[in-house]
Amino acid sequence: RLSSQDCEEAAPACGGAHPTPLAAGKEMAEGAASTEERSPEAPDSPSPISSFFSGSGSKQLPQAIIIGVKKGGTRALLEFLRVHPDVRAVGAEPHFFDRSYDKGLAWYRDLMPRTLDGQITMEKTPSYFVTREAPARISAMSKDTKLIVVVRDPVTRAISDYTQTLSKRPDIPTFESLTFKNRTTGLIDTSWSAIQIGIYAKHLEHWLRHFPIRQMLFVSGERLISDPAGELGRVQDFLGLKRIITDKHFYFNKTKGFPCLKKAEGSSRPHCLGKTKGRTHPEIDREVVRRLREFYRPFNLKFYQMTGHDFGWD
Ligand SMILES: Nc1ncnc2c1ncn2[C@@H]1O[C@H](COP(=O)(O)OS(=O)(=O)O)[C@@H](OP(=O)(O)O)[C@H]1O
Repeated sequence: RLSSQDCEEAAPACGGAHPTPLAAGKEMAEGAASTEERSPEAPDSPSPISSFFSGSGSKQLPQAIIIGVKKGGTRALLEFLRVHPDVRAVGAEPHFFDRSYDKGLAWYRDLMPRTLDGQITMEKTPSYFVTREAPARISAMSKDTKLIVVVRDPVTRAISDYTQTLSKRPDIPTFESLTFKNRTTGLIDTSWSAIQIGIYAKHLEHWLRHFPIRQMLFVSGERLISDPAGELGRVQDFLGLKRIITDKHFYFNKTKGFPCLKKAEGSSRPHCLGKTKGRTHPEIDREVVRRLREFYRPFNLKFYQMTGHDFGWD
């Protein structure tokens, strides 16, 4: 059974090989398993209400997957979606299509919660978006799978990614030194995964060889914070769900600095995401940030063009 622990703590799903070392190099700065930490908002033990129903229904392969991006706001989106009575989701990241594919679809299905007719099964594993094998593998499971990508300004995303690694390995080099192959010439190290993950247009090209764009939804990570109900409205429409999650479900928690749920799934209490979500980022040299913005600009414009959506990062 998958626990909500991260892979460093040996969750069963994380035991397999990592097939695509997408961004080799600077491994020390990547974190041993660049994945989500154990987080209280990813409960796998069913609530009393869902336990009552757990004998009924059956386990299904997911019809919709949040495939990325790392540090985009994927946990927030999944936790918000779980409020919907027609959505059932696995709490921990299964990492099936990148790390455990050899375990087979029956193993994968067994991780899923039971669902009743009309309910959608979902999971989120943000590394799928940058895994070369993932599009073909997901399409082989079902070419009708709906894919959701939460995207965020690639520069803040990179800093967020670095901040996560820094929290696990405080001795890594500075963000500034990892960014450049050669600081004097300003040549950016695109092999550093923190940088590479943000070249969204490149990754998207691989998905579009296997899925039509109408089967993909791009959620703005920024709007998920500034207007969670608005983004959730788009997601519910995309999934063919009744718009049940509305602004009435959210409140802005001033201490946390983020929107939180008035009532989480299977609970009557307010719920914010855990401490690992919404970390304070280190201050990064302005010139380095400027250079990174300049680097990402053409890729961002391409991405806006491909998705038909200006995310406003430039
Ligand atoms: N409501 C709410 N509460 C807390 N945090 C929120 C929320 N909505 C979006 N976010 C942003 O989510 C960022 C983490 O993204 P992910 O969950 O995709 O990270 S991970 O890849 O699964 O580790 C996290 O990044 P950091 O701020 O860098 O910690 C948050 O900015």
